[in-house]
Amino acid sequence: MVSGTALIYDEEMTRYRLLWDYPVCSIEVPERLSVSYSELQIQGLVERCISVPVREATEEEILLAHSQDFLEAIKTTQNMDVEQLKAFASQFQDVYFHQNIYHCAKLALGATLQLVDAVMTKKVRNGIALVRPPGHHSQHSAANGFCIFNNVAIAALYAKKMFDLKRILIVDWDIHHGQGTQYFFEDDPSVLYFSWHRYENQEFWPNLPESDYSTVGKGKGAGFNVNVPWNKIGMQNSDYLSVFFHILLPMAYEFNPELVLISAGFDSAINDPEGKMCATPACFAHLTHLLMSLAEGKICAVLEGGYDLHSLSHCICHTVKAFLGDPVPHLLNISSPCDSALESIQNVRAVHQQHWAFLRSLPISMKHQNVNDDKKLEQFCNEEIHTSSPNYCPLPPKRTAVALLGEKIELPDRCLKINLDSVPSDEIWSFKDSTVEGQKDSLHLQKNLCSVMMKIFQKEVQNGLAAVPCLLEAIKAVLSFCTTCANSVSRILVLYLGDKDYPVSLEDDGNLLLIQMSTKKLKGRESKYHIPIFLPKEGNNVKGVLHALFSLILPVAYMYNPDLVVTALSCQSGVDKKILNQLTSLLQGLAEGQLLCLIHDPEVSFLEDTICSLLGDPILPVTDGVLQGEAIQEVEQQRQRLQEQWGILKTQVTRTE
Ligand SMILES: NCCCNCCCCCC(O)(O)C(F)(F)F
Ligand SMILES: [Zn+2]
Repeated sequence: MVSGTALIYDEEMTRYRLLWDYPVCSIEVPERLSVSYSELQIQGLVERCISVPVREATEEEILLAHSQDFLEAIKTTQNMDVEQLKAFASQFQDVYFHQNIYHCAKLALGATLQLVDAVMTKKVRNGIALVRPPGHHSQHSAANGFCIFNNVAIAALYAKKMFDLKRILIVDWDIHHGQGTQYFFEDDPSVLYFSWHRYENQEFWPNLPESDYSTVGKGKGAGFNVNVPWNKIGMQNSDYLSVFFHILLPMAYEFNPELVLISAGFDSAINDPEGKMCATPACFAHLTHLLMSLAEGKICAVLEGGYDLHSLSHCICHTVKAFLGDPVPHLLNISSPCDSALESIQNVRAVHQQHWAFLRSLPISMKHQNVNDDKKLEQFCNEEIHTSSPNYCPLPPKRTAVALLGEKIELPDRCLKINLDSVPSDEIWSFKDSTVEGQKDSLHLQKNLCSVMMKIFQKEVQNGLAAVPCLLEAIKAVLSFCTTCANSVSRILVLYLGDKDYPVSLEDDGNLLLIQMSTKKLKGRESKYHIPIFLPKEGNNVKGVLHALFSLILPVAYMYNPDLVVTALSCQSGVDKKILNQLTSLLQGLAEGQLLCLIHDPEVSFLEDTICSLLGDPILPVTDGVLQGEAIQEVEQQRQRLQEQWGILKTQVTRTE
């Protein structure tokens, strides 16, 4: 199984800087790399990564995207004096040159291609290249916005050529629009380019009309270019997550990429002078985590912008920790996106409706411009970054799934088997035949589940798995354990996939959030904390689970912010096993990864796959990610109904009374 995170960095890329007075370029300084790298060292992350050396890109590789004339012109900068460099720079917009910048631009591109090679040849699972100069503004024959060669665009062209890839996703979370990258792939359906960027109705640099949501791609590429404009500053974690849940993730799963490239600019984080946004460094751990279930985990993050050295270095550390599979930290106060963000989300979904199945059957209308939302500027967060990160992060608990199984399957050695012999031998279960009929059996159930839970709460393991004879019994056992023994757990999310009516009456005190996916319309009380999700069956296949996951379950779960997540699944549920594995992986972004999987009457292969998900191993992509209409309608109706109580579910600006 492929593992390991590549870290590609060379201090040679710090050896160029601005040599004359040019204010718009003064923020692009060498310390961006050196400070970030030393923070990675301080947090003990360098030695946990696999160091891959940089190399110089070849001319042939540069010419994959750029013209020969442009390359020859850049070469001449090596022998220029400052006046000549200044004159040379004046032909481009917001970019400076240095005698060593051509060398560094070849190293930045070479580093990027080394990363693609390492991931595609399975030497590592994922990785990050800390490079400068950045790339996403540079174009066929033009340098632009601190960028010389378009590192990520060339990485995509290189990956298509060298590895015969047919579908590559580029996620550009830098706060500036990567117009350069957009131009390269505008008519190319094999590269899905997603970018959010500060736009302020074209008031913000690079002030282009084609950066707005209405630019969706041309010809065969229509639908494969996605621009999400931020028309206000001060966007927060909820705004960023909403765009992932309601736009990027459904598209990405439908596109089913073979490789994910991130134009990882961190000027979209709090305290950055360019972005003026409020998303915290921890948010980038979640953005990274949410992408890691795609392409069997093959993700290459390439640094673009980021100008507040403190914010930048912490964002990079959070991204690397997520790549390493560390538990992702709680995000607090997730709530409804602001009206300006909602307006952008609504417009993007409307204009892409005809191109994406998950949108096709929905009644979405374009929202007229500039809803006068209270300017986020007043709320501009000047709060310190929540970097309570200790100088040296203790290694996280072993990522082991605690499995309660008979002798049935070989557990990977990273699994901690509950020492069932601690339970008197005559009580050891073989689940196949056992049913919870008498008090005795349910006592066993309690005992075994308690030992798994104890290990989770003692941080001896990250998560756990238990095969149980009866899901509802097991859920009750877990809940009673938490109320009695684990006072640190105040909010439990239970995701129950089954048709039985949940037995206990649900107090609406918020300690328990039960989301129940069922193929029959459940009668009985629905409340804020008991969310039944009806999913129609087609044959014996349940449809719409993935759509429910993105547009309902994950948003509500993030807003609820549980201390423990419990999934209760049964193999007979008719849900595609690969989809259940995606669900198990994505839910680990909650509760700092404290997840307990209860499985009824499991098949061995499903247990093994679930254990892989719990161990953070790459999981198989969902091939038939294309979603069915009627299931989407059902989920959509439930989303409409719930969005008043769970604001993160909103995707349209609610009419002001
Ligand atoms: N304040 C308005 C002036 C903007 N001047 C140019 C900004 C360039 C941004 C570069 C970047 O951050 O997008 C990259 F990732 F490429 F480095
Ligand atoms: Zn930027």
